[in-house]
Parts: sequence; structure tokens; C-alpha cells
Amino acid sequence: MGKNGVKVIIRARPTAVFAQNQIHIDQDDNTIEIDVSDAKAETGPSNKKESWKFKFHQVLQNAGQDKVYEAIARDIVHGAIVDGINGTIMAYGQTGAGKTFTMIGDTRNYQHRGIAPRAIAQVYQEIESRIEIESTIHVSYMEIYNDRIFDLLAPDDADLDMVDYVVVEDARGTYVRGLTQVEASTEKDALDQLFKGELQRTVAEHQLNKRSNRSHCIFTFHISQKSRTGGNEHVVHSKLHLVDLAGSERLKKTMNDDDSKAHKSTIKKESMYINQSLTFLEQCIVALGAREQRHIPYRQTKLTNVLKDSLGGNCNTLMFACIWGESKHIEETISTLKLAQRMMRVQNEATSIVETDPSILIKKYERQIKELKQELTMHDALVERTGVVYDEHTPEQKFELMRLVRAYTDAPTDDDFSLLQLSSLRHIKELFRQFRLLLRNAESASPQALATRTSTSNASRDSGSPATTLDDDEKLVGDPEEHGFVLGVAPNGAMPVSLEIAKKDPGMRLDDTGGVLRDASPVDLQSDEKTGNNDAKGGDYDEAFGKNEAYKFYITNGPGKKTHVQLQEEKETLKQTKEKMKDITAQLNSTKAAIDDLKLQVGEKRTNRKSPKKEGKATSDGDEVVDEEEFILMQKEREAKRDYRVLFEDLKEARAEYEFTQRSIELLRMRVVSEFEEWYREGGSQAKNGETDNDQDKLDEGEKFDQMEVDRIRAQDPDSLAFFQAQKKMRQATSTNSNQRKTKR
Ligand SMILES: Nc1ncnc2c1ncn2[C@@H]1O[C@H](COP(=O)(O)OP(=O)(O)OP(=O)(O)O)[C@@H](O)[C@H]1O
Repeated sequence: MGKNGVKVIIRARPTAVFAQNQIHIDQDDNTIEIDVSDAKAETGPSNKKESWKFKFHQVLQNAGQDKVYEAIARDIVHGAIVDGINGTIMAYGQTGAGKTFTMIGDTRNYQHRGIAPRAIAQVYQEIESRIEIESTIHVSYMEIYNDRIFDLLAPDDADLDMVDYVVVEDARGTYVRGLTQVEASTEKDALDQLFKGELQRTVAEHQLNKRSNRSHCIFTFHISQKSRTGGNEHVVHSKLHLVDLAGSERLKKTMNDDDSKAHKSTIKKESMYINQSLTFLEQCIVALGAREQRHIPYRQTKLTNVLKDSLGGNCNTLMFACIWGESKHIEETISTLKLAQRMMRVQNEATSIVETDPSILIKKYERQIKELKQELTMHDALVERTGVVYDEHTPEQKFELMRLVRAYTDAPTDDDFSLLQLSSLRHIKELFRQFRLLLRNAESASPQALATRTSTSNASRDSGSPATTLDDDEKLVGDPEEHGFVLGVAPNGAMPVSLEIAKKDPGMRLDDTGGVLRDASPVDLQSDEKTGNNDAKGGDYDEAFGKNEAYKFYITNGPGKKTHVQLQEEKETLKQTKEKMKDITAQLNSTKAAIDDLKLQVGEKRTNRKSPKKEGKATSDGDEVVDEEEFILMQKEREAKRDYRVLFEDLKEARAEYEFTQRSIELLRMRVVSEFEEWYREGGSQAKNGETDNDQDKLDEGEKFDQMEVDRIRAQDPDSLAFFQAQKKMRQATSTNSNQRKTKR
């Protein structure tokens, strides 16, 4: 942000009859001196002022279009794109003085193109060079004629006379509601719109200049820019106005004596509006330039209202004051120069208008959260904290917390807090939540059920084995563990939604909110067993026991052996990975300690080197140099940091492997259970009792035997081989039928 004076450039159009006696232009000093004393002498003595000296930012005479553009216009366009600051370039002056030539130029001659086509080219060059920024450009083109706004880019079928455009204001500044803004993605698009608008301009013929226009025209770029990479959440809005004002001459100069009455009336009306708007433009300029604060009459005319944020306020403003250096126009020239001088006193506050793009802001916060989580994970790794949860707890994690809460409430002593090691705020909240759920469940359960539950829980703990339960449907649930297959029967409603939860406690399940519930009245097999009351379900217990035995067989010698071996291997891998993580964490810690130590040593060395008491080691040009010892320390520090990074990556990899293995174990467990269930249902358990030779392992053995037999037969009598094989096939089929009959029985 900063105060930015309005820049003023005087442009004198070429003429064959330049008033050399009256106008003295010094282009090096950027001054113009006017002296009308000769002319006054002809009309007699007067006490009116006869000479003036003006100084401007630039005074150009017979200057080419390129020089005019390069003078200051290029900087204003650059500011609108690169700094996001509104820019206004306007041309003021009497009719025929060269305003349109300056702003638009000769549309048929490329060399003589004016500020608008040059600005269009620069805008697209600038945005193309800023590949990291996404820019959107819209253009509008309006004409203010007799204090009415006309849309020069309105669709061809629009009824322009019906629309009364109004100027409104919001946080982004002033704009004309309903005015067509065409998106222009390329230089060609923008040029097309400029030329389309030029065709629409209202042209009135009058004596000074046949092509003269009697209106103000404003071509505007509406620019929005934001970061493509999402590195910044800001959207910068800026505008660039190119304003071709109507001629500032007085009425009498615009009319011919032989003009018709109607024509005179039209010109009179036009001149009145032009003069009014230019007078208010001048008043606004004077008020803006005044030392004391004054009311600025922006709202008095459409022109000043539209240019509100382009005359004063957030804007870089450049005014071209075009003069016609002929003696007969000297009064208009003086009047133009006076206004231009006042314009130079206006100080603008140039700032960019920045809005926040919420989508980018969210992305930024997400990135920050991710980085902070990574930092926390790194910190946890360094202090050997594992299992800290910073994200939402998964159902399994919630279940684990519930188990801890239950273990804590069932603990024999009140202060066994070791069970509830608090690792994060989220962890604490979840613990409280589980406590609340436990309390609510307890409150809603009957005292009898509570008592049963307590005894159940105690019995399980005392027996040191997981609880097994039965329900009316006698549906079996269980868990394959290394020690065998533990069976239980849970009521349908209590069937766990999560295998992880089911495996740890079949009596528990998740509620809708992810809280863990225990069925209010489970019948516990262990407690029945303990009290000797297993008459009622004794058969089931026997069956369960039988199934347990079958499972043991299934995973040791049965068809589940291979999967079970895989499961054990995965568990071993998990153990090793855990060890590896521990090992890497230890290495990370020692590397971190080494880095800290080296940093300290380097710091000390540096302090000693800079200490005035020590002998300074400096090169001839004053640069300090490090000694060999410090250099070696710095090198070691760099290497330690590199090691640290490698180790950290290793740790990440090991953790990923650990998690992957956990998932793999889970899958294998599920597979063992479901395959066992199927095998058991199909009567596989009978096979293990030796009632059939159809067992997979036995078949394997049998196959070995068969092979030996085939080899023997082939050696003795090759022709009998086919017979032998057919016989074997029949034997196998007979055996299968016999098995099926036994299963059905
Ligand atoms: N610097 C210049 N060099 C060459 N020709 C010029 C220059 N300035 C103006 N002219 C010529 O003078 C004529 C009038 O100029 P121009 O239309 O730009 O005046 P104007 O100030 O815009 O007038 P109006 O107020 O009527 O729009 C045009 O034919 C234009 O080509």
C-alpha cells in the first residue's frame, strides 16, 4: 500500500501552424510555458494573467505512439496484472486534440495503434509469462452519452434504448450492473471486442472534427488472478480502465451558424452533458487534491460515478492531456493544462483488492494438518510412543478402548491407571465417551443382569480363557488362536459387526455411533461350568469341545494346515517388523542425538570464531573462513542429517509393512475360520478320526504310495498299469460313497 500521485502526460498533436510565440515546450524539463501577452496587447491593457508555466511528468510533442505507450502506460498495465492494482489511463482535451488517436490509435495502421491495442498485447504477454498464476480476463466497453450508459458489447439483438444501466458499488469497487463482460482468453478475443465496440460508438458530426465523438468511452479489463498450485488462497481482483473522454471545448466552438435548429438543439444538449460531466470530473479532482477533506461529488454524473475508484482511492492513474498547439485554440489549451495541473495534486492510495478463495483455504489447512500430523508421528517415533491416534478412532480402536475401560472398572484396585495410558486428546475424549456408554448401559440394565454380567466378566477373567456363550439359535461364533479354537454361541442380536471385536469378546457389539455395547443378559458357559450347572446345555458343550478338537486337528494335520502355517509365518513377519521398527527408532534417536551434539559443537565453533578476543580468520576481502575442524563437524552434521532422513523413510516403510501384515493376518484368520466351518459342516471332522481314508493329508500319503506302486508295476508288467489305475479309481469312489452315508447318519 502506498500513496501514488496521479501521473500526467501532456501530448501536443502535430500541426503545421504551431503557436511558437505563445507556447514553449521543453521536453527535457517536461515543462510548458504559455505567454499570451502579444495577443492581449492587440486587445488593449488587461489585469488578467498573461503567462503560465506548467510542469508535468512528461511533455511529448510529435512523439510516436510507441513512445507514448512506453512513457508510463506500460507500468500501469504491469501494475494491474502483476501487483493487482487498479489502473486507469484516460485522455482529456479539446475535440480533435488527439484523445482517440492516443487511446485507440489508427485502427487501420498497426504502427499507429494506440494505447488500447498495445495494452491488450501486454496484458496477455504478462499473464502468459506467469504460468503459476491462473488469470481470468473479462472485457467490457461502455459509452456515456448524455449521462446515459450504453453497452458497446451488448448482443446484437439487445434493445439498448430500453436498458438503464446503474452504477453500483461493493467490496471490489464500482461497476455497472448488467453491463456485458465478455471473457477474453486471448489477445485476439480482446481485440475483437475492442473493434466491435469501436463500430458501435456514437458519432456526431460537427464542425471541428467529422469523426469526433460526443461521448465518453471506457474500455475495461476485469482481471482475476489466483495461484494455480493452491499455495495461496487469495484471489486478486483488479481493473484496468482505458478512458477516452469527450471533447472539453466550449459550446460556441461546436456549432456552426448554418446548422439547423434541431441539430443545434442536439449539439447543445450533448455539450451541456459533456460540460457537466467534465465539470464534475474537475470538481472531484480538485476535491481529491485538496489538503483538507472535502465531499467528493462522484455521484453527480455517470462518468464520475463509474470512475470513482479510478480517480482517487485504490488506483494507479495516468492522464494524457491532449493539446492542440495552434494559436486559435490557446484558451482551450490553457484550460486543459490547468486541469492537468490540478490532477497532479491528487494522491491515490494504491492497494490490491484481495479476496479469499475458500476452496484453496481449505486445501491449505488440510495440508497444514497433514504436515502437523507427520510431525507428531515423527515426534512419537523419536520418543518411542506407538499407537497414538490423531485421526478419528476406528471401530476396532474404539473397541480396544472399551476393553481398557472395562478392564479398568473391573480392576481390583482403584488406582490401576496403567491400563488407561493417555496418549492424545482424542484418546482422552474417546475414553470418556466409552465411560459414558458403559454407565448408560449399566443404568439401563436390570440389577439382576448387572450381577450376571459382573459374575460373567469375573468368571472369564478367573478362568483365564475367553468367554463362550450360547443363545437360543445356537449359532456359533469363535476365534482361531494359536492355542486352539474357542467356541461360543451368541444371540443373533449380539453378533458382532466387526470381526476384530467378535474375536476378542463375542458378547460385545458396536452401537450405531461406534460405541461398544455388551449384550445385557448373556448366558455364560464358563460360569455354568464353574457352578457345575452344565446340564441344560451339556450336549452343546460336548459338541463345542469336539469342535475345538476338530479345529486343532484341522490346523495341524488337516486341510487348514497350509493356511495356518501361512498365518504363523505372517505373525512371525509381524513380530520381526515390530523388532525392526524398534531398532530403527533406536537408531533414529541416536542419530538425532548425534545431530544435536554436532549442531552444538558447530555453534560453539562459530561463536568462538566471531568472538573479538579470538584471532579472526578472514580472507583478504573480509569473508570469514571455517577451519578444518569446523568443516569436518559441518560435514558430519550434514551426513547425520542425511542418515536421519534415510532412517525416517525406513521407519515409514517398516510401519507400512507392519500395517500391511496386520491386515494380511486378519484376512488369513478369517479364511481359516470360514474354511474350517465349511470343512466341519461337510463332515471333515469325522475324517480325522480315521473313519475314512479320504483325508487330504492321507491322500497325500496315499498318493506317494500309489506312485511307488505304479513304479513297481511299470517295472514288472507295464501292460497291467491301466487295469491297476481303474481299480484304484473304483476303490476311491466306493470310499467316498461310504463317507457320505456316514455323514448323513
Ligand atoms: N499525435 C498525432 N499524430 C498524428 N495524428 C494525430 C495525432 N493526434 C491526432 N491526430 C489526428 O487528428 C485527428 C483528430 O484526432 P482525434 O480523433 O484523436 O481527436 P479527439 O481528441 O479524439 O477528438 P474527439 O474529442 O472529437 O474525439 C485524427 O484524424 C487523428 O488521426
